[in-house]
Amino acid sequence: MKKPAQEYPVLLDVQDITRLYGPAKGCEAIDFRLHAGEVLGIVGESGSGKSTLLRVLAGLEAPDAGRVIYRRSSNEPEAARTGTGKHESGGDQKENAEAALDLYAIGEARRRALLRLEWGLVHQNPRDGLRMGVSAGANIGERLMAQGQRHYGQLRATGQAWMRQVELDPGRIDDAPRTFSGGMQQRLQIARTLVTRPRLVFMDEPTGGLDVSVQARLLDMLRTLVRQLGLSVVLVTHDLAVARLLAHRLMVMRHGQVVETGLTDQILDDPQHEYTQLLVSSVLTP
Ligand SMILES: Nc1ncnc2c1ncn2[C@@H]1O[C@H](COP(=O)(O)OP(=O)(O)OP(=O)(O)O)[C@@H](O)[C@H]1O
Repeated sequence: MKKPAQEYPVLLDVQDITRLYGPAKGCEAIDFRLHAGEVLGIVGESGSGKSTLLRVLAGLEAPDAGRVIYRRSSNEPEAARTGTGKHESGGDQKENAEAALDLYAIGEARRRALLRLEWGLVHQNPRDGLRMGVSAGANIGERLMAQGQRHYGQLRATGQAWMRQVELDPGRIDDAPRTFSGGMQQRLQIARTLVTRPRLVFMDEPTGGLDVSVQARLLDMLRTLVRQLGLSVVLVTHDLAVARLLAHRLMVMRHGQVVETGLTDQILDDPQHEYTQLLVSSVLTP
């Protein structure tokens, strides 16, 4: 994937994050910046600390040390992004005006509100991201409602449009996700997450656990959406093919630490660190 211009503003400023459950278990001294419009892939074998880091970045688990600073673009009107014409946080103009938020210095309620209103999280297992008992349409509409949209007809129309966008039959808008296949559930989770045009999206193995052919289609769709919406994404994957297709830049983790970082093509075509070389060659030689 083509590299975005690094002059875009920094969206996430990750400063020396450590979260350890034991020696080399978790993540340690992680430091990087994510620019607006950039897809950063975090790769590494199972247990290298990718998911731990993602949980810390997404505000779900406090680090032992370090800071996560979320920088909102101050010149971006909220209504233009969401189409709601309303402020997301119930008219809290002061919060919207704040350009930089220290994720673990703000209270838990505000962290949760961020995740619900400005960020998105795509889980590997769609059941973790969907409400299985309510309809597909209600799943897509929920985040819009949290942003203040109330018009039933509009919510339904948006729901159907998004179902089309993720290649689901809009005629099934009233069906519960549990009646969908795994691949369809994942597409629904993606629609539910992206419908509010989040500024920042976290994805944890979004194509994991699916059949290869289903994976390929989903990956293609994700790539299109990322481009069309100009999403900023932190993507965790152990699958280098997924990383190659989606990520502009990669961070390679091993035993909780970053061993190599760089542009995706550079890392995959000319890995410098011994561990990355092993990781890349193990994909090429089954
Ligand atoms: N809540 C927890 N309590 C104790 N240890 C944990 C906890 N969460 C993760 N770990 C340990 O931290 C290490 C890193 O786990 P993590 O899930 O972040 O790795 P990962 O790279 O995402 O692996 P996978 O791809 O298998 O999910 C592992 O050794 C794991 O057992």
